[in-house]
Amino acid sequence: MTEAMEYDVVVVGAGPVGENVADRARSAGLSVAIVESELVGGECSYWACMPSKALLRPVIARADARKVPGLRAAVQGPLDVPAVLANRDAFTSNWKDDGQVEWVNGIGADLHRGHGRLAGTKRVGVTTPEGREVVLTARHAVAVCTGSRAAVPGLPGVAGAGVWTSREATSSPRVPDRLVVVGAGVVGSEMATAYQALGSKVTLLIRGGRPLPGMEPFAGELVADALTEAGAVVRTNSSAASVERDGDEGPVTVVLETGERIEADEVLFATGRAPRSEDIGLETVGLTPGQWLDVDDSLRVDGHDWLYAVGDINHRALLTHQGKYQARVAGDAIAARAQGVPLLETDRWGMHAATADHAAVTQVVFTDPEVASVGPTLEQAERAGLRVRAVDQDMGAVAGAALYADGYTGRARMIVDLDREIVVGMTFAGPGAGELLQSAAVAVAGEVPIDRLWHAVPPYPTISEVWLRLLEAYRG
Ligand SMILES: Cc1cc2nc3c(=O)[nH]c(=O)nc-3n(C[C@H](O)[C@H](O)[C@H](O)COP(=O)(O)OP(=O)(O)OC[C@H]3O[C@@H](n4cnc5c(N)ncnc54)[C@H](O)[C@@H]3O)c2cc1C
Ligand SMILES: NC(=O)c1ccc[n+]([C@@H]2O[C@H](COP(=O)([O-])OP(=O)(O)OC[C@H]3O[C@@H](n4cnc5c(N)ncnc54)[C@H](O)[C@@H]3O)[C@@H](O)[C@H]2O)c1
Repeated sequence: MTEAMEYDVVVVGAGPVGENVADRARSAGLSVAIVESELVGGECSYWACMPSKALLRPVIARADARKVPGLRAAVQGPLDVPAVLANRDAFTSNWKDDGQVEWVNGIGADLHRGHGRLAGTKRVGVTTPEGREVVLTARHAVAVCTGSRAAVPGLPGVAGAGVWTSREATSSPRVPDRLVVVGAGVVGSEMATAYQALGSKVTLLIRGGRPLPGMEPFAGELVADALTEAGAVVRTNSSAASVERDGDEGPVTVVLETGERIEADEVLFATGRAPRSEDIGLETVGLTPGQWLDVDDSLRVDGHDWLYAVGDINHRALLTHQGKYQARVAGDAIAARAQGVPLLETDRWGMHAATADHAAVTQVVFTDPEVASVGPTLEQAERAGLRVRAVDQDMGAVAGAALYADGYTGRARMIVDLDREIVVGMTFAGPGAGELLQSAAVAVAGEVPIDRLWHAVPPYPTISEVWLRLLEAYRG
C-alpha cells in the first residue's frame, strides 16, 4: 500500500545543498520533507570535501613547516599514516550520519530515507529501503538536490578492473604503494598531492599541458613543479587508452594511447563529474533523464514554476559553498513565492538571484602550493568580452611571505575591468593562499572601485601585502 503525505516543500537529496534548502525553507515557517537514499550530509561529508581535506591538512602543514628555518629539521620524518587515516575517519564520523540526522530533526524537517523520484507535477515518490512506496506532495515547491557522481570514461577494461574514483580515494583504508591518477583537475591534483605525501609512488597522467586547466596557467605550473619535486611523475599530454587488472587483487596496468604500459597497485580516475539525474523521474515532468538541469538565477528549472534544481545537479559551480549559497537563494525564493510576494528581487545581486555563480565563484584547491581564485581568469574574462588588464605579482616579494616560508614561491594575478575600474578576478597561488581569498571575494562581489581599494591597507607583515603591490603595479 502506498502512503501519502503533504508538505509545503519536498527536497530530494540531503547533501550540504539539500540540507540548506530545507533549513532556509523551515526558517520561513514552511513544512519540509527531505529525502535521502544514502547518508545525510551527502558526498561532501563522506567522500569529498571533508575526508580529502583531512588527508591534505597534514601534508600542507608539513610542507609549510619544512620551509621555516629553525623548524625544518624537526619535520623531516614521514607522516604518521595510520594517524592521518584515523583523523580522516573521524572527520567522516566513520561514515555514519547520526549527527546530521539529529541536525535535520533539530530544524524540524521530516527525513524520509529512500530513493526519491519525481512522479509528475509537485509529487515525489520514495522507495524506502524496506521496499515501501511513499508519495510526498508539495504544496509549493520540489527542490532536486541530488548532486553528482564521478564520471569514468568507458575505456576498454575499466569496468572490470576495480578502478578508484573519488569515493575510494577519499575513503581507502590503505595507501597503495603505486598509484596512477588519470586526470589533473581539482580532484586529481589534490589526491596526487595527498597520496604522494602519504607514501605512494604517484604517476599523474594529464591529457593537456598542465594540471588545473580551468585556472590561471601559472597555478597549474606551480602545482606540477611541486608534485615533481615531491617525487611524483607528472606526465603531460598523456591519455589512458585501456586498463587491465591481474586477477582481483593483483596489480593494475594502465595502457597509454602510445601503447606504453604503467603498472600500479591502484588507478584513480579523476576525470570529472556526471549528474545524478538518470533515475529521478525527470521523464514524468517532461525533462530528459541523465542531464544536468538548467535553472534561472532563482534556481528554478526552466519551464517549471514549482521545480528547483540546486547544487551540483545544475552544473553552475560544483562546489559546496556555492551550492549552499544557491540553497539560501532558492530557499528564500521558495518562501517568498509561497507567501505570494508579488515581485522577487531577481535583479543582479538581488536577494533572489545567485549572481555570484556568474561573477564571483570562489575556489580553493588544497594542493602544495594552495591555489585560490575568485571570478574569471584572464582568458575567461576576455572570452566573455570584457576589456580587462591582468596585473601579476610575485607573492614571495612581500615581507609577510618571506617570513611565512624560506624561499616562498607564489604568484598572484589580478584581473581589472578597465571600463568599470574594478577587480573582476583574482588568483593567488602560494603557501597560505586559501586564507587570502575572502579579501578578493569581497572586492569582486562588492565591485569595490580600485580607488577605494587603495584605502584598504594590508597589515604588515602579512602575505596580504601582495594587494598593495598589485594596486601599485596597476596605478603606476
Ligand atoms: C574528492 C572531492 C573533493 C571535493 N572537495 C571540495 C572542497 O574542498 N570544497 C568544495 O567546496 N567542494 C568540494 N567538492 C565538491 C563538493 O563535494 C560538491 O560540490 C558538493 O558535495 C555538492 O553538494 P550537493 O548537495 O549538490 O550534492 P551531494 O553532496 O552529491 O549530495 C547529493 C545527495 O543526494 C542524494 N541523492 C541522490 N539521488 C537521490 C535520490 N534519487 N533520492 C534520494 N537521495 C538522492 C545523495 O545520496 C547525496 O546524499 C569536492 C568534490 C570531490 C569529488
Ligand atoms: N578544493 C575544491 O574546491 C575541490 C576539490 C575537489 C573537487 N572539487 C570540485 O569537484 C568537481 C569535480 O572535480 P574533478 O577533478 O573530478 O573534475 P574537473 O572537471 O575539475 O577535472 C577533470 C579533469 O579530467 C580531465 N579528463 C576528463 N576526461 C579525461 C580522460 N578520458 N582522460 C584524461 N583526462 C580526462 C579533464 O581534462 C579535467 O582536467 C570540480 O568541479 C571541482 O570544483 C572541488
